[in-house]
Amino acid sequence: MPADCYVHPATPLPPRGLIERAERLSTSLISDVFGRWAGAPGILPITGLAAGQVVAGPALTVRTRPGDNLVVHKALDVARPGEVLVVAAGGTMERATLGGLMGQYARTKGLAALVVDGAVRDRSDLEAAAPPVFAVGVSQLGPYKDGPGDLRCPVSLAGVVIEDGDLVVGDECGIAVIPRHRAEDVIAAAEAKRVAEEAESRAIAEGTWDREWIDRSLRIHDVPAVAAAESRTRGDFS
Ligand SMILES: O=C([O-])CC(=O)C(=O)O
Ligand SMILES: [Mg+2]
Repeated sequence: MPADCYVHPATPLPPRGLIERAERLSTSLISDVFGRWAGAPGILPITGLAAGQVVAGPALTVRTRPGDNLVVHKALDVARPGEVLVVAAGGTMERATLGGLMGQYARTKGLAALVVDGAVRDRSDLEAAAPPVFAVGVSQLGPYKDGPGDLRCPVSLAGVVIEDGDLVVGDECGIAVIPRHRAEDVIAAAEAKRVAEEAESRAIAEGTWDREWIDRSLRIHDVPAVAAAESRTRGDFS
């Protein structure tokens, strides 16, 4: 008997200019201006990401039964160019959720990146022919193809809620997620932080980087040398 797959309505694609601005940022900058909270911890680049590359695109969300990828195949069929496939697979590492053939197909569909909160397989095939892949790890065990699962529904990856059409940004440090309606504001704030960090970098190079805020934030207690020696004898430090 066929399995259920609820397909929610697609959201309009964001303007290309917004994506290009996101691609000039980094996941660290985005999470910094988003309460240091925009990331999905533990989901890291596995294949296909060039050094320094940043990918971005609206999420095509998928919720699949862990260890099964029938609805992930369906998602590839309905994918629009520029989208980032985001698969909530329950964090399972027992079976890969996708592999080299699906990755190759994803590239022909123009997907910007593939994100899985679980495992992938066929590592060198993905490296050779797929968009950048972000996942928790690798497993050679293949997925079942029985369903069920849903498309373009809200999902949760590593505790982060992602809605279809939210902006997903991926780089060497993992992925950041910006709610669709806040994308413009968050990108503008991250751009401003990049300018501020560039100024800090120049100050480091010139030896003028402000360090005073550190002592303002700490109450320093100097430990006298004799007390330090006694506490070491007592074994307070190893
Ligand atoms: O069996 C699957 O669906 C996953 C896979 O290995 C591939 O895409 O090459
Ligand atoms: Mg395969």
